[in-house]
Amino acid sequence: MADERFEEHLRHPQGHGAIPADAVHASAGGSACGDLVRFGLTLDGTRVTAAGFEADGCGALTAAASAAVELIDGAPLLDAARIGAPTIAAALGGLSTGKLHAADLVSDALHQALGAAARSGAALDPSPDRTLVAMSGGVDSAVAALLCTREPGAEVCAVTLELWRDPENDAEASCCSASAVRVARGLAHRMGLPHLTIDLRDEFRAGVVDPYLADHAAGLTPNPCVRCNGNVRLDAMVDLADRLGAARLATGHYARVSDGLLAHAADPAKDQTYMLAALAPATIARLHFPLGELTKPEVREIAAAADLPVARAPESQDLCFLAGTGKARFLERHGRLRDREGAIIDRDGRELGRHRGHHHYTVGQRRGIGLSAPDADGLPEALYVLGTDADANTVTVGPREALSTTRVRLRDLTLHRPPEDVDAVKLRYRQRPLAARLDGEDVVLADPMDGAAPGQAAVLLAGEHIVGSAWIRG
Ligand SMILES: Nc1ncnc2c1ncn2[C@@H]1O[C@H](COP(=O)(O)OP(=O)(O)OP(=O)(O)O)[C@@H](O)[C@H]1O
Repeated sequence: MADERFEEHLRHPQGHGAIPADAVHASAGGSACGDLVRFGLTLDGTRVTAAGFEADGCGALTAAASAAVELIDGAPLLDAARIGAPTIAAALGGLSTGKLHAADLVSDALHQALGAAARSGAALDPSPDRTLVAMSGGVDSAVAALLCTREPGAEVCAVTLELWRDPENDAEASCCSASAVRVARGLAHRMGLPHLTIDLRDEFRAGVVDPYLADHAAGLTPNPCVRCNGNVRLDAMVDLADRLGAARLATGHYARVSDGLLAHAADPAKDQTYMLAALAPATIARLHFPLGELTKPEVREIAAAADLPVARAPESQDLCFLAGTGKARFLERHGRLRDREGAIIDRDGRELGRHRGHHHYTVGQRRGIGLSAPDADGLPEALYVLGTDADANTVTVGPREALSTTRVRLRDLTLHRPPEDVDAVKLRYRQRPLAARLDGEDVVLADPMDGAAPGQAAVLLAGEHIVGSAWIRG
């Protein structure tokens, strides 16, 4: 027999069909699971002033949404952001495992509505002790959040961005499964933190995925993570931090800040400054990297000691939006970049073989060419991609020595220190710094390297500091 609180919410649902006219709203669920809830609320800057919902599905969905309306009506924004599925279920006298799904969906919609309302209308008094922490649902950001909570006097609030949803390749995005957003929210609530969800899918598509597709079409080797960190997600979260009166934005990146610049993380194997190099100094000034002095095993130990369920979560390997799908399939589905046969040529333009589309090849690549050429002694010599031409759809190959260069041309150079301070460069994410100097818009390497791929970021260093960034020119 259902608890009488459940029955009461079912009989007299609070806010049912009463989404305020000026409300910010969000939906969760959909055709895949048969339950759909739309939640709307208004905010007066710091407090929820009204809330309502529409539900299409089982009775538990209506009861859960009604309980959520009752819980948040009039509540301060950050208190409302502490309400998750367990609180909603408790307000209904407990829910069976089957019905918990309803509380999860309501919580998904509620937190997105809270995030959207906060983004456009929150105005909390600034506090030097308040930190907004960016939680992805992974172990690094969970430990970053935990370390923030351990600072004396700290007030911590968490945010998760929804960046991408693709029914084909993201099983997690099914409305019936635990998505990364839900995992992050569960972790935040477990630590007693308010949590907001921000739907940043349009900005991510426009600022990261579209340029990634366009770069491939133009024959470049893009690095979407540099764009994402530099122009999309951190900027959005710093804006939210302003709205929430938070002095800092903490993330789980392995990086440090010193003298107002990014500096290498203590763990060179995990250093992520390359991905952050396009950040503006004003953004860097707001960032806090609790993991900057730690190694990954130390982070996992902290997570295990605190019994965080993500302590042993696997490392993310791929670009987030490629998870579960191949790059070729992604380029075809989202960028209409289909296989298109063309010529593999040598440096003199002689055709050596055929390829299946220039966009499958990257400067420096050896595998997948399927050709070798005889060397001076007539022995087969491996061939490397020297360049691609998107217009002619050709791939130029040659021996490894032909890749060797000491001068790399850059574009869109941004520097935060005088050019003569630059003493090294990184031309790929997992590359050790190469001794170098700037010469106008070119970088000149002290020792030759094998081919820099046009489209990748060039990160300019002065000692351990990141002093600028640019794109490698085609
Ligand atoms: N969707 C997201 N929402 C909020 N913050 C995010 C999101 N994705 C990444 N971040 C932040 O950026 C940091 C670095 O992201 P990255 O994608 O490199 O993840 P990671 O190193 O695997 O970290 P984690 O273990 O926290 O997932 C994260 O630790 C987190 O603070």
